[in-house]
Amino acid sequence: MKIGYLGPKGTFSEEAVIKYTQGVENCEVVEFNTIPEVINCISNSLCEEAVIPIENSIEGSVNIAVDMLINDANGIMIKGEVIIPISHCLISDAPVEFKDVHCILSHQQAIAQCREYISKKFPNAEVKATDSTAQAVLGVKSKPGVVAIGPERAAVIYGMRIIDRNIQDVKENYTRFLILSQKDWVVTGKDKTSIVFSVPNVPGSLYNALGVLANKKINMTKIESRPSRKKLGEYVFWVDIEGHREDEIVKDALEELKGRTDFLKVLGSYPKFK
Ligand SMILES: O=C(O)C(=O)Cc1ccccc1
Repeated sequence: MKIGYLGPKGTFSEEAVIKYTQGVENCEVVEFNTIPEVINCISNSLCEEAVIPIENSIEGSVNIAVDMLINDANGIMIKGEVIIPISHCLISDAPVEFKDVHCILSHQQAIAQCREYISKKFPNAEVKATDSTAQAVLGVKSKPGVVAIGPERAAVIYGMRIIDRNIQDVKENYTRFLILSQKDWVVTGKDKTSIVFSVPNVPGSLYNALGVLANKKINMTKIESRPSRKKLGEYVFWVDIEGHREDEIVKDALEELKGRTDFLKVLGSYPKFK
């Protein structure tokens, strides 16, 4: 089985893939350069599964991933989730003093998770976004004064130096990754279901929709709104609930929700990460 992820080797996404595939045989991992390419590897059948970062405890959602799953990813379902701790290092090719650092490279999520550190230690450095943290680590090769923010593992793989460790603004830092496929997962009894929907622009419509869950005592573990991209001030809601879409109570709730929403898409049911 082929599993797509955001490469090159050494990204946090690769760490998530390693955690996900522990004990699973016959997996071949396939690197892609950007998150959209990783998501598209399912629709164009390059891979059977894909692992993408979806939300971080400091920075919140990875908007590109959320928006593609809401708007573009027809035929893609969520079949699992993995959560990993994230510790960022400051990485360079050769020894460097902080005062000589003039450019910082990293993935936009990593930059955001280290925003206070960057502005305190390097108020004048240029900050450049790369497609992944490992790409940033590759980018410091033979570049005096250029540093990357990324995983220790990437520094080790590419033979770079670690200048500082654990530099994220909140030390306890976690990212949740989703496992995508053409099908979601079977009932396990400890499941979650992700849905997205929009409601009519009338008083109480969101309250009405969420009331279905409240009435059936279905616990909600996440709610997020994203722009509908059709009109300013119009939103689509992403809601995670406990239970599997094939559980009787969830099935009934989804049926009822159809009547109280303009648009409803079930992204998949999958076992909760332990
Ligand atoms: O670039 C990476 O290493 C990724 O996998 C994306 C990312 C970046 C920062 C925190 C978590 C995931």
